Amino acid sequence: MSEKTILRALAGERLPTPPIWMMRQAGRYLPEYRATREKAGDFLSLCYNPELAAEVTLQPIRRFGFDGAILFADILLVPQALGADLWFVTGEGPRLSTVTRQEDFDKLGPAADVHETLSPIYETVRILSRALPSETTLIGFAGAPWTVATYMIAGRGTPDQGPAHALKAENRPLFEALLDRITAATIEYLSAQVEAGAECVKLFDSWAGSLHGADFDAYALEPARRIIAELKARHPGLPVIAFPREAREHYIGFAQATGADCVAIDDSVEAAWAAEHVQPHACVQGNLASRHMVTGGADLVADTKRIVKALSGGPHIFNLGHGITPDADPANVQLMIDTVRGD
Ligand SMILES: Cc1c2[nH]c(c1CCC(=O)O)Cc1[nH]c(c(CCC(=O)O)c1C)Cc1[nH]c(c(CCC(=O)O)c1C)Cc1[nH]c(c(C)c1CCC(=O)O)C2
Repeated sequence: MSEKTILRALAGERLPTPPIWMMRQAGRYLPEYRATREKAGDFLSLCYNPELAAEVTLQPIRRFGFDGAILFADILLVPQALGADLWFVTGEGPRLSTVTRQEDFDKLGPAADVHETLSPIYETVRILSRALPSETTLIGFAGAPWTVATYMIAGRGTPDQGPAHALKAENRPLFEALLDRITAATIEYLSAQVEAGAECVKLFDSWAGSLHGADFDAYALEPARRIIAELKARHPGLPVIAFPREAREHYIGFAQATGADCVAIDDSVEAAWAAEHVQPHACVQGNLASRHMVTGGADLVADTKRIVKALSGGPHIFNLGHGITPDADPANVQLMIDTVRGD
């Protein structure tokens, strides 16, 4: 039996203590991350520097002994590998050249060519698969097509994904062609991560919650189903985690119809609801509100225990409902871990 508890939970095993990792576990709340980031220069230079990217991936493993290590990279490297310009404005977030017209789309490269730009990321994965403790699972990742498209169409993050919804309404063939290109590139990228040593992969659909009805099925569920089916055809037995954030009742459909082994849930649904409706079909991950990593105390302990208890009847990986924020206190992360592990 594998000593990697995350792989066991992903295979459907109910463990006495759920394995733990945290979204954005390598990040600005850690002084050692800030020091390495300083050394690398900007954020993208850190992503494309295999030694330093591996170093920041390992930092939270050394400090907290998480059961999973997530590759340090970003979902927006795929648009960059397709030919979009990408840069990060400090304190504001990402900026990209936009894709709103056919001529913008025509400038993008083919999916098969993304490896040229992304090969340093595969080197980071290879370094990590040698360096990680034997009990730690190496998690690869990519953004889901809808979420990546929202950044490519708007050229930045948007509160309501308005520009992407507008392109979908005004030029659906172009919108769908863009989603298809991202889908194909994502399969290439994740497949190469697995060949380099990633033991499972996670698909981040951070903006899935702004899709409704038939759009949710066509642009969140169906691309995930296609990506997962192709990855599993190329890599039989590969476990996949899907995170359609704020999917509400659609979390059930994700567990039933995409082939995902695990569905990550945000903190807007109840863990007890997920235990009843999602966990019978897939491992459940997530749910603790990220703000507890800032505020700590008795509320953190109570909510952590509530989630562990609610999901104790089936396969469960403990995690936050979304990424940890830069203002979090590492002491609260330790308190969460001690609470889950009962130390
Ligand atoms: C939407 C999205 C992005 N990136 C990602 C998502 C999906 C998950 C989510 O919803 O949070 C995913 C991501 N981004 C990063 C990781 C690394 C692995 C991890 O530790 O989780 C992962 C898995 C590093 C990062 N990606 C980013 C940072 C901060 C960069 C810095 O060091 O300045 C990190 C550690 C930058 C980033 N990257 C992105 C934005 C909007 C920003 C700016 C916002 C911010 O500053 O937090 C795009």
